[in-house]
Amino acid sequence: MNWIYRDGVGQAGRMKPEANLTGLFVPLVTPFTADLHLAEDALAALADEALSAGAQGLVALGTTAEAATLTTEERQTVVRICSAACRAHGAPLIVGVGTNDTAAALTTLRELARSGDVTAALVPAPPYTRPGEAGTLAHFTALAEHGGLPLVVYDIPYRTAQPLGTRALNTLGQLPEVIGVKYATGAIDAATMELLGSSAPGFAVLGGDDAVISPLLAAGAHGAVLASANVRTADFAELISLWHSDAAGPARRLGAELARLSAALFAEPNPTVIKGVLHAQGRIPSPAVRLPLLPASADSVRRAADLATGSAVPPPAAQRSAVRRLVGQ
Ligand SMILES: O=C(O)C1=N[C@H](C(=O)O)C[C@H](O)C1
Repeated sequence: MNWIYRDGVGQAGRMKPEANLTGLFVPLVTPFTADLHLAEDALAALADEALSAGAQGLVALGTTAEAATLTTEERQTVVRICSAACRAHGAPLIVGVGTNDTAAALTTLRELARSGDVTAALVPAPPYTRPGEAGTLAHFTALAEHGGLPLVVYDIPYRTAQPLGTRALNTLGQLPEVIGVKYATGAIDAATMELLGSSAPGFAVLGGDDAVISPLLAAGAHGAVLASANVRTADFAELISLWHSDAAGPARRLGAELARLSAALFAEPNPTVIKGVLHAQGRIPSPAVRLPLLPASADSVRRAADLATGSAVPPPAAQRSAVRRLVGQ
């Protein structure tokens, strides 16, 4: 990765990594066999399929990967498989590092940095502890200064119980090692617009709330990390490129269709429905998840699977009626 000096902002003498955090990043599920062992071949296939279908990069060990219930050895295996796929495609790899223990997070970051294969770590505000904004800023500052890896801050207060205001996010964005935020506050509101209008150069805003990704891209987000993109990867990549090329009409139509898919995929705790759909499509050996997650109901999987096969961009109504006339319906 190249490192560049930043103009005017940031600490003197420290540099900001030039990582291209635009486009779609797919946080892969971790496929299991029916008896809950890691299905390594299926994971390798998913990684290759996502990158071949137009994803810019991968996220390993996200929430969607059930990282919390993987052993240390399994986590290393997942990172190794995802690294190999990213290396083969020349794509960036982001790895989730989620803990409320700053020292433990530092150890993990340094190990990942040593591998040389990881572009950045995706780090949530420390979950559960609720250290307040000042403690959270101190946590990220320690990780940025001593972890040895570029960081993407994961702002997801409904999981961590630790909100971050726009000023705190922008303060983090000034740190040379912080290259972006995965923004998943559950809303697009005045704070979102302030962030999109004020973030530092070299600091990417990546949407992480699947059902509202289309309006967030319309408002200027650089890209997205979307569990839903385990399914219909190419269409989510297309949605981002439509908004980035100002093709608002087709982007709105595709966005509305994919929002229905995301709502169906999140009808039960993530990633249970996604795994059900991938299994129904024959892409993973079982829909199995580890406790405390329970497999999704057959109804939820069926509803989402129906939407998962939808066509990419539905034609506008006028074109649809012209087509119907042509085929005599
Ligand atoms: O694992 C991820 O990365 C994501 N997880 C979110 C969640 O489960 O809350 C959803 C988002 O699409 C990406």
